Amino acid sequence: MGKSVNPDLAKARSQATFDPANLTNYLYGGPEKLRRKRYLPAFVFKELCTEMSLTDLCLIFLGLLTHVSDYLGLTLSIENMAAKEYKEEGFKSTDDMSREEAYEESMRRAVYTNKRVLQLNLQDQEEQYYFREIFVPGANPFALHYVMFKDAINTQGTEDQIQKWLPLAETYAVTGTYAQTELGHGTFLRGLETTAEYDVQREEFILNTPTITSSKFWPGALGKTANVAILNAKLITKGRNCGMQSFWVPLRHLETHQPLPGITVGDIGPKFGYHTSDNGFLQLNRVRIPRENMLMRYSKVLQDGTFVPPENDRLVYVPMTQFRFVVIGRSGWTLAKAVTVATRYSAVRRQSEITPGGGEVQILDFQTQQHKLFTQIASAYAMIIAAKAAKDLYDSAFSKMEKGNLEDLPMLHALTSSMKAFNTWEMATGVEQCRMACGGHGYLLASGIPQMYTDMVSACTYEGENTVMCLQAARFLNKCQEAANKGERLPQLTRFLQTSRLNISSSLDQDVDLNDIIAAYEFRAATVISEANARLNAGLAMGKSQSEAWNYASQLLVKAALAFSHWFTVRALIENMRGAGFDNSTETLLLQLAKLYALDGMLRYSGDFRKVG
Ligand SMILES: CCCCCCCC/C=C\C/C=C/C(=O)SCCNC(=O)CCNC(=O)[C@H](O)C(C)(C)COP(=O)(O)OP(=O)(O)OC[C@H]1O[C@@H](n2cnc3c(N)ncnc32)[C@H](O)[C@@H]1OP(=O)(O)O
Ligand SMILES: Cc1cc2nc3c(=O)[nH]c(=O)nc-3n(C[C@H](O)[C@H](O)[C@H](O)COP(=O)(O)OP(=O)(O)OC[C@H]3O[C@@H](n4cnc5c(N)ncnc54)[C@H](O)[C@@H]3O)c2cc1C
Repeated sequence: MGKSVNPDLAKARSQATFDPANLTNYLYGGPEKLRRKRYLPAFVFKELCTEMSLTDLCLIFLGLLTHVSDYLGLTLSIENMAAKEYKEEGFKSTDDMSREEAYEESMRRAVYTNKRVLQLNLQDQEEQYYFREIFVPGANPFALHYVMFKDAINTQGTEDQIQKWLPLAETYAVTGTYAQTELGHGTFLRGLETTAEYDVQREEFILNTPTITSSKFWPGALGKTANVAILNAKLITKGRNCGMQSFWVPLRHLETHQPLPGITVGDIGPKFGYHTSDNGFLQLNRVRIPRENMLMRYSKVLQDGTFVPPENDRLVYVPMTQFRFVVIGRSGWTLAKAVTVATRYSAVRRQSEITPGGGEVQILDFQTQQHKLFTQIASAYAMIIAAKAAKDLYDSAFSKMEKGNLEDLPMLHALTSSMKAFNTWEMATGVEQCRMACGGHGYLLASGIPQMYTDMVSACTYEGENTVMCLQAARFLNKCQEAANKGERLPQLTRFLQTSRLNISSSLDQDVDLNDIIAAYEFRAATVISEANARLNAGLAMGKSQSEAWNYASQLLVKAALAFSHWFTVRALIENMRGAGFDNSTETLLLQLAKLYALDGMLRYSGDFRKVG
């Protein structure tokens, strides 16, 4: 029996001027991917929530075979076992649980999904993510294991190390974390104090956190879940500091889960959000690991202690760059979830009258409510589509890097740094706007929006604090501006610094031309980047050192990085909407949405746009 839909919501949906399926397919990468995304949770929920005879299961299994047999390697006996095991315990909301209970409930669900992903033989990363998100809606205790731990092995390990360690991670023979941040340092990696001193006699590294500030602090899963860490430490060999390197460090006994000798580890305590993630601390008291435990894809330590440096000492940072891409994409989807909740609520919530005596209206009829929500719908589309565009750039650059061509690494770092800052800040303000648009009910945990905010706003801090990330991107942009000042050739992504002109044909009383919108954002970015460069040079002209002049110009440098990201986002949105092959009614609507996004941005940053004319 179909669920009854609220008549106001049904009416609103019936007024759509486009076919939502076109958009859904586009957003999820096509009808087959969408079908898979929908089929998996539906299948598992059906299996879990109704008493099923073996006949039912066979019918579903046969049904699956016609749809998704290309990846489901179901074995009924295992399915039955998983169903029984989970059904008896069932789902419990963590909203009013203690932190301990909430962590245990999330762990129970995460272990269940880990098992099911293996049983269903789900290989596709996105499908794994969709599947997990259904069952572990909050912070997943295995998040670091799924993302940074495995990515670090894949990108920093030698082929032998990958062969040895990745299967352990894939089958959960070990559960991992990525331990880099210390109590005293998160941003300034050259300030990390944890040492890995090479003992040439025993061909081992001695790991040590010599001070309280060198204690690893914040890594997810460190508090209870992980039994191995990819740990970043200062390598010291032959008396020389060779900079930050990554090491495979066992933390807890694989059977008893007790900390190993020399290891002090625990949870850092309650946080603003992310309650079901056990972020922890770790102290190492001269813990020994074999030489083979250093991840040696790019840099090596030979048996005699000789350090072989990497071709580029930034390659050790690749796992962070990779994860920044994950954050860029997920920010858009988080805002999409929040604005979906708020928009549906606004269709069914009747409050106040527009015409006295005319009866209470759907709050979606208020122009102020439309402005709050439609701008966030547009922003969610913009961030999701810009993330896809950035990922295309990333994939092409990364495949070159894998062949040893590192020329795109600076551009990649700048793009991921600036877009991670831009998207997470936009997501944070957008989710909060959606919460407030729902009035008191938005403040209920049951609305789902508060947890989206408290969990995800941490993305403005982790994986590179946003201001710091903007300044990183500004290093690249400033270099490009200096090259432009000298008439030198620029990377493709920043050639607009040399070509951007303000020749807008639109006037305010006509429907604005989309090419003019892109040109306006391009010109604004070029102007802000040029102004930041001018302020830096003014600082130098005042006799400041390079670093003092950098600090003197840093507020404008942050603005330059954000203006660059805003331009990249608007351009990606308009170009992808025009080129996506939608039918006329859908394309018309999406271009209208793109204009709304761009014009709203011009209003929010009207100072920049007025200044550049
Ligand atoms: C939303 C998705 C949710 C999914 C589930 C999530 C669950 C998990 C939740 C949280 C996980 C969180 C994990 C973490 O937070 S891991 C720790 C992250 N920490 C950081 O990001 C540290 C940030 N700091 C730095 O990266 C560096 O210290 C620095 C870049 C700020 C400074 O580097 P440094 O070498 O000290 O100095 P410079 O600025 O002088 O840089 C030198 C040189 O190197 C270039 N460079 C720096 N970083 C990179 C890089 N990553 N890739 C490439 N190149 C890099 C830099 O550009 C300089 O080059 P130059 O300009 O040519 O001189
Ligand atoms: C929920 C969560 C999960 C995390 N998970 C992990 C994990 O799994 N593994 C891990 O290793 N780490 C993790 N972290 C740590 C995270 O990476 C750090 O918090 C982050 O890198 C910021 O560093 P910090 O905390 O030292 O902040 P700081 O760098 O001390 O930032 C404080 C202020 O100083 C400013 N500042 C710092 N440097 C500069 C500069 N050069 N120029 C201008 N301003 C500057 C910043 O802009 C900010 O306003 C996590 C953090 C959180 C919140």
